[in-house]
Amino acid sequence: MKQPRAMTIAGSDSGAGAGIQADLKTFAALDVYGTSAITAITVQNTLGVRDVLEMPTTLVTEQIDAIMEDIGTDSAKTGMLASSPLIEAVAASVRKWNLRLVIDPVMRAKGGDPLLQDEAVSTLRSVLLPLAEVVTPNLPEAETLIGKRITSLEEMREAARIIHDQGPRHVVVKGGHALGDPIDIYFDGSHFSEFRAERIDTPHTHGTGCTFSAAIAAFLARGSSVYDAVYAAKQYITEALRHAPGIGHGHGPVNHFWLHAPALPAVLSTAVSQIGE
Ligand SMILES: Nc1ncnc2c1ncn2[C@@H]1O[C@H](COP(=O)(O)OP(=O)(O)O)[C@@H](O)[C@H]1O
Ligand SMILES: Cc1ncc(COP(=O)(O)OP(=O)(O)O)c(N)n1
Repeated sequence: MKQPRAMTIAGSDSGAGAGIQADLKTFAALDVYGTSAITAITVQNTLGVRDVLEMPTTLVTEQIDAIMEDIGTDSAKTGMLASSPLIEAVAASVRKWNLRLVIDPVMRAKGGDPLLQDEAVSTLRSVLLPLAEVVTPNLPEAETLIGKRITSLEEMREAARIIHDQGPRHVVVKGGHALGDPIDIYFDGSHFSEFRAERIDTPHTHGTGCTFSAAIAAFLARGSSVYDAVYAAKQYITEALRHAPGIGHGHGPVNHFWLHAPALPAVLSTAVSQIGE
């Protein structure tokens, strides 16, 4: 059977809790073959971002071309895009290869470090959003996209409607930054849905947005509808947070492989006994 494939176009996180590394782990955990086009290298750990090096636009274009000319993909997602020229280059590739795209409109890391230049927000809005199957802003990102504060579920719905008017076919306004149990608002252009989950009380929330959007791309690659992909991704991120391993001295990563944990000892003991034979 052909394995589903998904591509991440995003920044590298040396601490591996967010960015390309989180996306590839999510794809692997969901049995999807992951490929990557790196837009920037961040010097980062669970305490914050120390430095950023943007890739030349041609190198990003060439990475996507190399993947598509050989391996192909069933879906793609974007994360950190850093600047207007990188957004323009990625948009050209999305159009060239007709990629089925999930956009996580990454603007800042949890600690507040910028991952997108302020002047690039309008390029993101006008050039990339219209190419999206799904866009997944958190509350501060949704506020930036619509230019208004969001303080209630009703305002999250209004934000989803305004962002939908900017071009994406589906919008998920994520409620992780609000108080209480996180409620994500989904809008498909005519109907709203609410995806609710219990709030996991943990400091280890690094890379939640990357992981959530990568899971949506993975479920799309596996053939789910957009609604089902968002529903499944919500279950996946909730359990990944619940099983966070507590790595590092700050906001640690989630557990991308929580689905596999119970099976691991049995698989390993079988492998070890086979090696011994
Ligand atoms: N503490 C938490 N417990 C359960 N779900 C959470 C928690 N924090 C975030 N989420 C969920 O994780 C996903 C990513 O959300 P969010 O943290 O808002 O995005 P970002 O990482 O982009 O800031 C959303 O589905 C959100 O509801
Ligand atoms: C390289 C890189 N890309 C994206 C992010 C932001 O990830 P996100 O999932 O929004 O998680 P937090 O930054 O909120 O923990 C990042 N930090 N680095």
